[in-house]
Amino acid sequence: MQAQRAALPIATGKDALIEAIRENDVSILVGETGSGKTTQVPQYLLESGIAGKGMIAVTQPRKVAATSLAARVAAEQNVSVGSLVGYSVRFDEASSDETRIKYVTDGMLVRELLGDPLLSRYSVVIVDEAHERTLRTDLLVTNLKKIQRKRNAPSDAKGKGAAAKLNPLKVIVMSATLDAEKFSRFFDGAQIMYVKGRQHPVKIYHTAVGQPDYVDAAMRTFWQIHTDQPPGDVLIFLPGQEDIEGLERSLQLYMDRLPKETPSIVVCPMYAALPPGQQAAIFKPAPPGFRKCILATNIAETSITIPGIKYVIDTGKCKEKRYIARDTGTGFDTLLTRDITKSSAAQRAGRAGREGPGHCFRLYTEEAFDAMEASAEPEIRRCSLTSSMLQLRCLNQDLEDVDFMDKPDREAIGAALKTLYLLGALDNKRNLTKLGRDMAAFPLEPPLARAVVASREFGCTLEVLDVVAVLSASSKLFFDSTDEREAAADARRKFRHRSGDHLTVLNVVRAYQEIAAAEKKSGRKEWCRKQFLNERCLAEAMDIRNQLREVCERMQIDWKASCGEDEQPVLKCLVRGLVQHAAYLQPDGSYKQLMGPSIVKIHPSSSLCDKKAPVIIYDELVYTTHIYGRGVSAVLRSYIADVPVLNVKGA
Ligand SMILES: Nc1ncnc2c1ncn2[C@@H]1O[C@H](COP(=O)(O)OP(=O)(O)OP(=O)(O)O)[C@@H](O)[C@H]1O
Repeated sequence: MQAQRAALPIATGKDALIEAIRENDVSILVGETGSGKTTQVPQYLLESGIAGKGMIAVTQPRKVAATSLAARVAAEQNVSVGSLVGYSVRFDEASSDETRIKYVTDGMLVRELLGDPLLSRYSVVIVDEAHERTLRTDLLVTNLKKIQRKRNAPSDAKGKGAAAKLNPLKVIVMSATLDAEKFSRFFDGAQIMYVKGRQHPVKIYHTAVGQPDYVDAAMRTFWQIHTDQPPGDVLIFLPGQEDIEGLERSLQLYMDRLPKETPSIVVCPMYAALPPGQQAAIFKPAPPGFRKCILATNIAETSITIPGIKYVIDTGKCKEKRYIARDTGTGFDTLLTRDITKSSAAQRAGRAGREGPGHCFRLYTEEAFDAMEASAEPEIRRCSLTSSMLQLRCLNQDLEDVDFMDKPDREAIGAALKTLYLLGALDNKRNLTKLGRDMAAFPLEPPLARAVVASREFGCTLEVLDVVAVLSASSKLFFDSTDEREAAADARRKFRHRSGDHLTVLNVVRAYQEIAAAEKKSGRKEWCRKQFLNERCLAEAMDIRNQLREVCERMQIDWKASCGEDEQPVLKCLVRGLVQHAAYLQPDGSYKQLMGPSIVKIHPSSSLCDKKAPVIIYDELVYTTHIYGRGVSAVLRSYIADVPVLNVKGA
């Protein structure tokens, strides 16, 4: 491993790099994918003593990158994860007092800012994969600039504040495909450094004509590789979960028809909603004689090294989160399939040349590549700003005044303000309320955080945490079994609560807990399988719930407070959070949004789908042939009227 480290392109310029970082407060580092930036730079800083006694944070846009990089760098340092090298991602952390290098998601570091606005535990923050321009990265970058003004000012200018006692903070911005000039301008002309060369070549092929059916084209390309090319695993980039599941089924079907002498394949899906344990499967080597075929979204596009990958098939498509603002001041996030950018294409190809020469098959023409945009529009210009706005208000900052690299949209700001006002997090002068501060303490989306905070008033924190934990898990609770639809529906009926989906979830959690108390792990699994429940979702939810209970304890909210058999208070709490997602029954059987112009139908997956409740709340809207509300409960009109901002007496 040490020889491998020394052979990385970045190792050649190590001394010059360390010197430049030592001399500059901000450094911008651009180097080919696989040149060694993410794994090596933090170790160089540690070994050279630049970090002093402080910690080195390395941010990643995605959880899987943060955890897998920590594992790799811990191995290179010959320590266990959580000691010298650790990580911190939402709902999971491995670090200790010994930790000096910490791989974190950008969102986690933003969260740390709330409790420690000067990031006093860190002496270096490395913003990695900065080209992705996630909302959290942008929030972080603007705050890092602010922190540096305080911590790095000459000592006579620092005054006597908290910053005076702290060492200067170093910031390093890194990526393979970065608009380096833009970052440099933002950081007042920061120095840009380039790492030359790549370790292994990747040969790129384009198709002669466009491939509208990219899933089919990916399958044909895969079989060609499998039958004609030497051993080596294959990584296929697809836009989303449905395409991944579709291709997985087709591959299995073909495999069954292959002649016996054809080597076998193992197919591993990889998308964000897959539980972490299952995601980790992609890093396991295939059994001897097998070829591994990973079907991934852009979650596997940056930072990670998947051992064994020699071939990449790139469909050229991705899903992008986009916020659709409405004139009414409300809006919603939606996922749209679109062409990738040149920057993504380079990152995807880069996954093939990590351990040796690789090949990247692009299922689009060279002209289509030339026509792609250089990089994606920053998230701050296209995503909901509610959660960020709340965090900024906690830091006494306002979205409109903050020095961002790109300014957010006025409409999106308006919608975020309106949501936070309706949740009671801001008052009508935009001041942060006590409620808002309490909400920000929970690592949850503001509507769910609002429900948890409300549970203090209604004495049902135990139950609300159970429901919120399942809603925050990364995978779905119920399996949609197409083969055994009837049996699945029968099983689900047992848990059904007449008020709808939220209390149905509560019934499931209660039943699962009884089983968990009586059975070993294998028994729980078997029980879940029989009930068509996703055990991974429940196990993850229990973990999340325990962490939320800890936050409650810190905030002196009694998480043991229970409403017992009368669960209506749980719905009252959910109404406080989902007030913007309320709709009233119309004479024609459809629902009209309380605070929006849309006509909404109840999603077919809901237990209320064939009922006619006068008032409903829902978790989210889904757009297919209609606008559907998913995760629906029937509530009383009075619960909505009691929401303080809607109730003049209570306002
Ligand atoms: N988990 C791992 N297993 C095996 N080799 C690894 C692993 N992680 C990193 N490597 C090796 O270290 C090299 C450098 O990885 P590193 O992530 O530091 O590169 P990078 O320059 O940050 O690339 P990128 O821009 O793609 O994130 C890889 O190309 C690979 O050879």
